[in-house]
Amino acid sequence: MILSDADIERRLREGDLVVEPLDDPDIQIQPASVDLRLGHEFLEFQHANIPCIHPNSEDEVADYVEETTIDEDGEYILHPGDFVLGTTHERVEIPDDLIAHVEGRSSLGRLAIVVHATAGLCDPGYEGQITLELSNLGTAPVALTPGMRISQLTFTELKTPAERPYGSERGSKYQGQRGPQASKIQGDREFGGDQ
Ligand SMILES: Nc1ccn([C@H]2C[C@H](O)[C@@H](COP(=O)(O)OP(=O)(O)OP(=O)(O)O)O2)c(=O)n1
Repeated sequence: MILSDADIERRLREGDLVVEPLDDPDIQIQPASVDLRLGHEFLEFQHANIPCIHPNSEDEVADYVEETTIDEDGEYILHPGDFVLGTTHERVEIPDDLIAHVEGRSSLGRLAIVVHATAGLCDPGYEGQITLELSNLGTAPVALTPGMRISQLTFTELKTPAERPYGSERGSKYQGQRGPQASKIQGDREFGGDQ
């Protein structure tokens, strides 16, 4: 079951679902989703310094990215073909009986802005800000301003709460993340391994 605005408001009131700061619920809470705003920090890949990323190697992907912070009234220009990691302004706490999906907003989609390249799932138990995989599939540069409503979260109720929610086990690499975080794929647990 997907939560409606009334369900979302009830879960927020009960306090096990957290989206904060929710400065203007009347605007942010949509019929079946919550709009999230763009934060100030961005992680850009340093194309010139990357020969090739090998996800299975020991190389830290974080070594290949550089953080840029945009001022309060500044803007980040996303050029056609660019890919950058951004963050939601809000942090979320997802209870053990919900999953959340990060979705784009239609108004930005119509400008060819995509907010998640592939990964759009927030696990039951996840706590933190959400890293956005921003790209521009269009032909014109688009100015993104921190604070703008960039994405929306929908919530789906699980049949039974997760037995091993995110954060309860080793390998929950992004639990508690603040700001955009580069891939930590080197921290993947191997089958039969003890990482
Ligand atoms: N666009 C997204 C999607 C997810 N997440 C957060 C919430 C998720 O609960 C967490 C982990 O996401 P995945 O399970 O998709 O990622 P991995 O499988 O790579 O990580 P892990 O091995 O830690 O499960 O990352 C995020 O910040 N930004």
